[in-house]
Amino acid sequence: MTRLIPVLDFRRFDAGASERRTFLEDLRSAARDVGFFYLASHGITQTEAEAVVEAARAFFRLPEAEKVAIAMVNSPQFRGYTRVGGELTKGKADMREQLDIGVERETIAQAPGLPAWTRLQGPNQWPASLPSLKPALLEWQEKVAGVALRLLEAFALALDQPQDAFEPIRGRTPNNRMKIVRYPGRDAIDGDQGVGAHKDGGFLTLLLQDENRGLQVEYGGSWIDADPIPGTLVVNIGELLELASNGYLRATVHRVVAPTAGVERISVPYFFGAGLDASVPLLRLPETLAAEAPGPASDPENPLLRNVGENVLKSRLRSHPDVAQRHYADLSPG
Ligand SMILES: O=C(O)CCC(=O)C(=O)O
Ligand SMILES: [Fe+2]
Repeated sequence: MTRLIPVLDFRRFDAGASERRTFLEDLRSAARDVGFFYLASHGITQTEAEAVVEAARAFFRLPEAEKVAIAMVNSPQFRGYTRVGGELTKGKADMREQLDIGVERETIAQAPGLPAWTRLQGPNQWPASLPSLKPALLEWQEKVAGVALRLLEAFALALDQPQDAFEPIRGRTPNNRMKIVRYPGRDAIDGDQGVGAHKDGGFLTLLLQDENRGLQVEYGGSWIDADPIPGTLVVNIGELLELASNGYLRATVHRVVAPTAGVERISVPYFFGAGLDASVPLLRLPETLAAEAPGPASDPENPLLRNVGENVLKSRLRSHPDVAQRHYADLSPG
């Protein structure tokens, strides 16, 4: 049986010129067709993956008050804890709790005339009573960033660009983010929206899921399951790659349906992004590819912006209206 969502073995990228060429073709067609694939042999061990899932479980087991003490609403950078139902997708509450972590940087001193997205840079919030969480997540962040960077280089080559084609827009301060997420079973929540249908915003998302299903991908007008495959990361294309490739690569809509009663699902998405100050270029594709690029899919409800910082801020404000109200009330609506 051929799988609709293919499994790609990353060792093929470094296995000699002809193997690399067929790997890049497979990568390109996976990213263009379904927009999702499983990445195997990515170099992160099963023990390391299990450790980050265990660290996530330990965080979610903390007493409510300790999680709420680092609530995202404290943070203009949209970092910290969001309770079940606290985040919206297309205006509807997502039945998951999560901790959002970005890259640890200094805040940018605010002054009149600075764009609002400069408020997105700054520190994370960590739980005081679980000191092991910070090193565990920062270590994961670093490992996945290494895989993501290699993969982005592979995408550049697959599009007939120089290997480092995306470096200028990643810049010195790329906006990489990650989350740990817990989806409670259906007995514990209203409805079944783990997270509503959406596209991801960055270049690439690399997702670690535990053994529980729930992730679904839109394909040909229906939903297909992206069930867990041990040892793999699920990779999907974000809007930056769709924009840069003029729609040749697809940022695919996906969602998570809540687990069945009594089951909780843990996932660890990592969003590999560009610098907030960057503007997404339109790559000059070879003619054969350009002829097949339909232009980025545009959703009039959610227009894509070429300025990375504006695009990121727009989607954060929609997802977290409480943070928007507390820290961005001065922005004109819309
Ligand atoms: O938890 C998952 O499996 C996917 C989460 C997701 O799509 C997201 O947070 O953007
Ligand atoms: Fe997503």
